[in-house]
Amino acid sequence: MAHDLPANAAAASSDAAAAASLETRIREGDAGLRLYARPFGFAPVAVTPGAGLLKPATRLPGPGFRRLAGGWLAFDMVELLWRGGEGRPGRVVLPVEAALRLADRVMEYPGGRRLARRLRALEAPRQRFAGLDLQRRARVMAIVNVTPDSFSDGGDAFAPADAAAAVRRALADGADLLDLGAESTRPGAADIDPAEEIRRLDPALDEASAAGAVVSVDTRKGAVMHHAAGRGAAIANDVSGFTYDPAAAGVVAQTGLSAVAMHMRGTPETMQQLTGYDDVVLDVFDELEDRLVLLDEAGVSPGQVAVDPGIGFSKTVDQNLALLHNLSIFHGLGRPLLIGVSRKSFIGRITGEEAPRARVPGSLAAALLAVGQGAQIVRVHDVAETVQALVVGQAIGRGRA
Ligand SMILES: Nc1nc2c(c(=O)[nH]1)N=C(COP(=O)(O)OP(=O)(O)O)CN2
Ligand SMILES: Nc1ccc(C(=O)O)cc1
Repeated sequence: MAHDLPANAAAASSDAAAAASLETRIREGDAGLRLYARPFGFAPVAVTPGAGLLKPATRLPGPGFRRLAGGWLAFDMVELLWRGGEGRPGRVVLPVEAALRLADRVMEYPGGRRLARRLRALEAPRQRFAGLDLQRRARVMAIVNVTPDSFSDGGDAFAPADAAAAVRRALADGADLLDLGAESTRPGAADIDPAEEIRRLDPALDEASAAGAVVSVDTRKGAVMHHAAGRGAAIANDVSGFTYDPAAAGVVAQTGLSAVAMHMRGTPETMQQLTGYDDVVLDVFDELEDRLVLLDEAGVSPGQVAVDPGIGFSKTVDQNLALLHNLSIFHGLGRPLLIGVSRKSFIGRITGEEAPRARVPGSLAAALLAVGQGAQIVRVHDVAETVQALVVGQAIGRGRA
């Protein structure tokens, strides 16, 4: 388009038309209509520390902003997307206040109530997760791979003494929680026996529990989750989203573990053949929502389930980038959002860096941008580096030391 003004005017009128068409779709009561809301236009929430009995005071960046998940960011815009049911898919960008008014106007229709629920989920303050506050700042989850064959650090912490040292180092480097994994799930990896997983995990579990750390266990197996819960773990992180082992969700409910439901399709052996999506962002969203239903039905407390779109699991490079670009849409699930980008192959593909250990700068960039979209937990190999990057990011957000 040659001139800015006519282009903007045309966009505004097409936005108005799209918003009107969404409203009509909702009023028609189309039961198959699926709705999504991606917040954007982020700016930091200013927090003045409380003194004595005074609670900290928070100030939004300006009028028309809403606080994201009760956390450190506010947003003033939202992209609404819809698909399914009788009509064509669509999308519209609106100020969040206009989206909330639209939802209000159609509240008597089921679609309107679903839209309102989605928008409320963006704002709803997240509970403490495994005891960790997720409202003040992003949390760093340190990866401790007690494996001989993980894609970037296999063997580093495999021997019991090395596993214990890796736990101590991650905590000394400032990790908020530890993710102990005994099975590599890199593309092509084969399944291992739960007894072997448990045997590998124990030294790290014991060291981490003795140190009083918040411990997550990265496993797809209910028996391993059960064992880890008895040895002090607080979180089950399941890359299969509790679909691999039919007993896993029940174990989480019964033990009271918190949970991370990650998105993947198939198994590490098959996942890179399962990258056919209609719309990767919306399909991953729907499939994660199915995992949440599974956990809800098993009796797991909703506030104790974090979601993760699963970067590198049954995704191409472009699909990983689409998910990271649109990451904030996942706040619409109403749960804490965890993201794992550390040293992954998409960084290698973008930069040409073949050695996973040399992908730290790219990993930091991806982690910071995820936190800039409100991700509450970042799962990383390079703890000290990530902590430093986040501390600087936070200070800039505050505008003072
Ligand atoms: N929730 C969650 N869990 C994960 C994720 C992730 O992105 N999110 N990535 C992994 C891959 O990284 P790792 O270094 O553990 O590699 P490995 O599978 O080869 O051990 C393993 N586990
Ligand atoms: N388990 C995994 C390990 C690595 C990757 C990746 O590099 O994309 C994906 C999955």
